[in-house]
Amino acid sequence: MAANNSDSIQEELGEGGVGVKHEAEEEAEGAPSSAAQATATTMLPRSSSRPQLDLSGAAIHGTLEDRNPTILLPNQSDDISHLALDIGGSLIKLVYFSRHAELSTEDKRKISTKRRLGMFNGGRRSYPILGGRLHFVKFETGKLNECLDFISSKQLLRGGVDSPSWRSGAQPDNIVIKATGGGAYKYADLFKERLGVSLEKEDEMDCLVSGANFLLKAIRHEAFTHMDGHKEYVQIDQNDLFPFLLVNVGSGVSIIKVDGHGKFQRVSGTNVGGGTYWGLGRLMTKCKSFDELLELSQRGDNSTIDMLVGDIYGGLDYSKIGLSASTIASSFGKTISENKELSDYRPEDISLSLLRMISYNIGQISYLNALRYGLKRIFFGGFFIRGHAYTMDTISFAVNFWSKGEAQAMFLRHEGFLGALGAFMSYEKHGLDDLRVHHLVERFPMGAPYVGGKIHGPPLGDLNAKISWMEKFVQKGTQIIAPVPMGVPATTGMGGFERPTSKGDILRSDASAALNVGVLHLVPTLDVFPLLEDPKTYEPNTIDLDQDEFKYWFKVLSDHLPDLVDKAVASEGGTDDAERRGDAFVHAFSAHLARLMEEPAAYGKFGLANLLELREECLREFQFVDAYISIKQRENEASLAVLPDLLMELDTMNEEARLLALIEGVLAANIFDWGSRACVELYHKGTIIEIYRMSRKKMQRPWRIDDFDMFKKRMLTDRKDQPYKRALLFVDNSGADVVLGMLPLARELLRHGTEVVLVANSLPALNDVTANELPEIIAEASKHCGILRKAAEAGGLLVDAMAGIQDDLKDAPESVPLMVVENGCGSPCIDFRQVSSELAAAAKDADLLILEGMGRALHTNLNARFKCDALKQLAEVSWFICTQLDEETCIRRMIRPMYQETSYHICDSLEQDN
Ligand SMILES: CC(C)(COP(=O)(O)O)[C@@H](O)C(=O)NCCC(=O)O
Ligand SMILES: [Mn+2]
Repeated sequence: MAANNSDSIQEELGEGGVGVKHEAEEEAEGAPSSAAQATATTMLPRSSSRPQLDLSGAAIHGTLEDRNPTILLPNQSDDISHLALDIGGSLIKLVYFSRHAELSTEDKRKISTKRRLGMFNGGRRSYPILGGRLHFVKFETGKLNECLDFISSKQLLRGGVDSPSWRSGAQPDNIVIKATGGGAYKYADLFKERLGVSLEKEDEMDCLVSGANFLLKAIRHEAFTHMDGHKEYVQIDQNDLFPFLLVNVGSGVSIIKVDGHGKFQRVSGTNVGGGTYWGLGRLMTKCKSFDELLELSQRGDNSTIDMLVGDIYGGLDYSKIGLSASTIASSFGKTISENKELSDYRPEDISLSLLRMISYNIGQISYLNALRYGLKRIFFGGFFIRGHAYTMDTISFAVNFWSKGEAQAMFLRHEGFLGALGAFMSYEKHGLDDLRVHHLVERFPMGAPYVGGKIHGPPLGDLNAKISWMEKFVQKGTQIIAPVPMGVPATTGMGGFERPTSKGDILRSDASAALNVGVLHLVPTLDVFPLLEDPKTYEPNTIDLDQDEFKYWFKVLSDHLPDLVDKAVASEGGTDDAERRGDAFVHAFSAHLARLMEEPAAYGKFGLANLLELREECLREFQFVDAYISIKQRENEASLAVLPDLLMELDTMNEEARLLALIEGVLAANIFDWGSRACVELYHKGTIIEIYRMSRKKMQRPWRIDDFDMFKKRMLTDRKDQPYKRALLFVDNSGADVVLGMLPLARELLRHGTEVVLVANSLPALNDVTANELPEIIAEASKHCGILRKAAEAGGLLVDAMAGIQDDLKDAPESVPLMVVENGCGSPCIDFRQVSSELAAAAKDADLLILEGMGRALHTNLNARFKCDALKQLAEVSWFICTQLDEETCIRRMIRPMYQETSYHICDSLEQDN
């Protein structure tokens, strides 16, 4: 216990095509499973999959009364924009927005809690932002028909299945969609003819700039540098963003000086761009697609084609001007002196030589323009780059070399979608003006992160299609089980550009059509936790998930998979359908792991918190609603049965002994963690209660870090009457953890006049108790305890759990309330930059935080500093760190080998005693 104080899936649709990225297919349209339906009322927008279930459910079965527009759809109107296009010479980029299903799910407890927290505003719309998801999809312009089919199959012109215009039966005839790029002119008639819609043209430069500005403002890890094969995300300071140079490399290249929102000037450009590479490449190599050409370059050797300094200087460097022998003196220069035909050269070498020539040229021209305007930062976007390591390294090298390190080349994860995003932003009512970083959660559904076997087929329409695709993928694709290790970066010579350092045998997924772009979930109900001491410097992850660290977690998570999938399948009744979904889940999650193993930065800056959440999201993607449901229920029942005895025992103690016993109890009960192998092995050795008792015996002081005396003084001496006004208890697991650990502690705080807010997960994660499950548990516990009963009544919990909403609070009994709020997460960890608005509201009056568990207090938030007292507790290491914590000592002790070791240690010693 520690404290601080303030103190797809890319499918190739046709031969060799660039294909379409089907992360858009994330919206499962299939009917929810029975378990999914049963819990549909507990769903929240944070998850990618829950709202999907709600989405179809709402349209088909839902009623408007079930919904709560106050929270989720404040700006809803019939003319909401949801689709914008950028139709370029080579590719069509689509950005579309699908709204979240509203909370048919908004349950009465939440309304009641919100009232108490002063959040209920009588139905007025309080959130300016529309909740939903922003999808990024692209098609080859040559396959325009596929794009048109996609738009109509997804009902994008109707705003999706729950669109108001659809409900009201509006026809698409008078629908106008925003479009930019030359194709907006060229194909306007075709759109009208095929879809009956008009394209409203938006200026391309305007769109590029507003798209880039949006991304740099709204997405935390959008920009990155790429040098010598190494990718590093750059945190952009909003107050120091302008001016910058934006270089958009599409078919041609535009160079734009950006001075602010809507303030820019196209200062230059070059006609030697992506179209040049593809065009020349196609003529010279007979490649059928851009990606094929790019893939070819991976195996190329440009020295057979390019004239190097050494070729001119007889193998020597031209050191006087800083050029090494291997520096390219003249691209394609070697071919003039050789009596060879085109067919005598390897297509691989031609492709690499071309790519290098064009990338380098773009880098150099960009640098010259940056120099012209005194700009230090150059952002490169456009589909030419497509996350391709060699291209980025070449551009970076040119910028770095010519500017002597003064200017920096940066790349954007959504590089290809700047124009489409800008067109989207040009709708008057897109509702995203007030968007903040904390409103966006990026998800990587199955289709987004990787490509593999050349699977052909129709767009994925529903869950079944997704699973079938996964099955086909497993048969054909090998990449997901055979990750490609990163190449060892080589050195570049003395200022000259030599061999590319970052090219492997296989074209990385990010280098092909899929990119590393997930689906952006806009969740207007997320907020920054107001008690963070310094949100700007806050980093949730305790350790960096670098390659080594990732290897460790790869094994932990892979080892856990068989057991997890067994539970998941059982939780859905063990049917054939559940088995099939289970297999698909395993393959999909393994594919994510393999992708990350290959490149830990593939999905942006990805920490352990993201990784653990990805597993939960992946389960939800295959409609596993709550894999641990029966374990949770069994443990809750067993623990509730012994609660009365525990409370009686505690009540015989004096205050001081009781406080210690309570804290020991919290530490002891936190051993019930189904995510830890050591803990799970232990569960086979005894009953829940036996293990709890043993564990309690082990929790004798002194703890590894022990600030109990400080806490005791605060509670029992310094502030005897009301030590704290409001405590937020971040609960962790189910069963003993919450019933025998946290609830008795909550009871003690209530006794001292402290309001208690139990903060629990919004969505299931392993065996973590959720906010929706808590009222019932509390109701059960209240049968044996007057303090809990009165407080729960005052907090509106009992009435909710037993009889429905308590509408009139005037009659509520005078008592310190016990409340429940959801944290906005569906993971074992918590990122305090993105919590539910309900929790943020509850935090305003809180002066004590108690965080427990590995996920919330160790993997994340070990280093977090808050504006009030905060206890962090971990059973695995029996910690109790109170106010004046020596953070440095604590952090050094808490690195990974350490907690693994302690976790085993405590389990071993419990077993020996058994
Ligand atoms: C997944 C978890 C973070 C959940 O822990 P909790 O927050 O419930 O304490 C934890 O079980 C964990 O880190 N497990 C993997 C390491 C291990 O096997 O011990
Ligand atoms: Mn847990």
